[in-house]
Amino acid sequence: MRLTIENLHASLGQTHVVRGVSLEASGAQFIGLIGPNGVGKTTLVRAAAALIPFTGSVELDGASVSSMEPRARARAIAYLAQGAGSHWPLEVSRLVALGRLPHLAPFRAPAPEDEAAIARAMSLADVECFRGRDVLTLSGGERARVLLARALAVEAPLLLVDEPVASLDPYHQIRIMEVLRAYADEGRMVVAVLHDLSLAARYCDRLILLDGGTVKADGRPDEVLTPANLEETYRIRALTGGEGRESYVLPIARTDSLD
Ligand SMILES: Nc1ncnc2c1ncn2[C@@H]1O[C@H](COP(=O)(O)OP(=O)(O)OP(=O)(O)O)[C@@H](O)[C@H]1O
Repeated sequence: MRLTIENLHASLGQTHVVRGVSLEASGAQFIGLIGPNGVGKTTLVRAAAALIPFTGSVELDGASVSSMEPRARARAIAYLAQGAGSHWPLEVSRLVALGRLPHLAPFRAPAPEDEAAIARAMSLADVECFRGRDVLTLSGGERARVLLARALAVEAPLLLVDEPVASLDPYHQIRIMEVLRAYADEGRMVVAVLHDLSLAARYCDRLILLDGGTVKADGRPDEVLTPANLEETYRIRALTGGEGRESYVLPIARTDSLD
């Protein structure tokens, strides 16, 4: 699967948020989308999934996401929204099963392959123990894993996840990053909005650093997480080191002053 974004612009209200983003990516890649608060990461991801209006183009294997038939698009792109919640008292297993809706013919019960995908997703997100629980009774981190399971259950070639580990404990942060890594290693593409730069450095093949709605840097984690980029975009100084799965980026100071 090939994702091609060309000259994407998107506005929210009167604010021109994403200002001419172009990028190419193909399957079997785990891409981290990083950058300070408010630079347009969520807006870019939502535009890529054709959830908000934009100008420019987003194509999956040459087909425009804007003109895809909605069910085909829902099979091709799975999306986990930032801080996604649930307002309905729904049993966890039924919520995860909603991820298979784009695969089901109208009024058809889930087929064995749908049941298998649901079971796989629940196991990967470590939520089998909640299967019979009402999702509204779960803690924030538990609910986040259930919603991730729903996105995994789609088994889409492109998985877009917005801050998937933000509310998770360290064990589940590592576990979910491993799951996303494995998802990409199976030949699919994962784009994850991340604020944890150490996790981004450890698990992603490629980081795209957004600043002011444009791509400030795009490359391997060590190429992107440079002292100059961290200072110019995040206004921080960080201790960096380690290698591979043991890389770390530890913010230690601001580089601006309060006045
Ligand atoms: N309806 C709106 N009208 C005007 N501006 C908006 C609207 N909604 C969002 N914005 C602004 O658009 C900018 C981009 O928001 P977006 O959610 O894409 O940022 P982000 O990079 O994902 O940030 P974060 O890391 O904080 O989640 C922000 O500055 C936000 O305040």
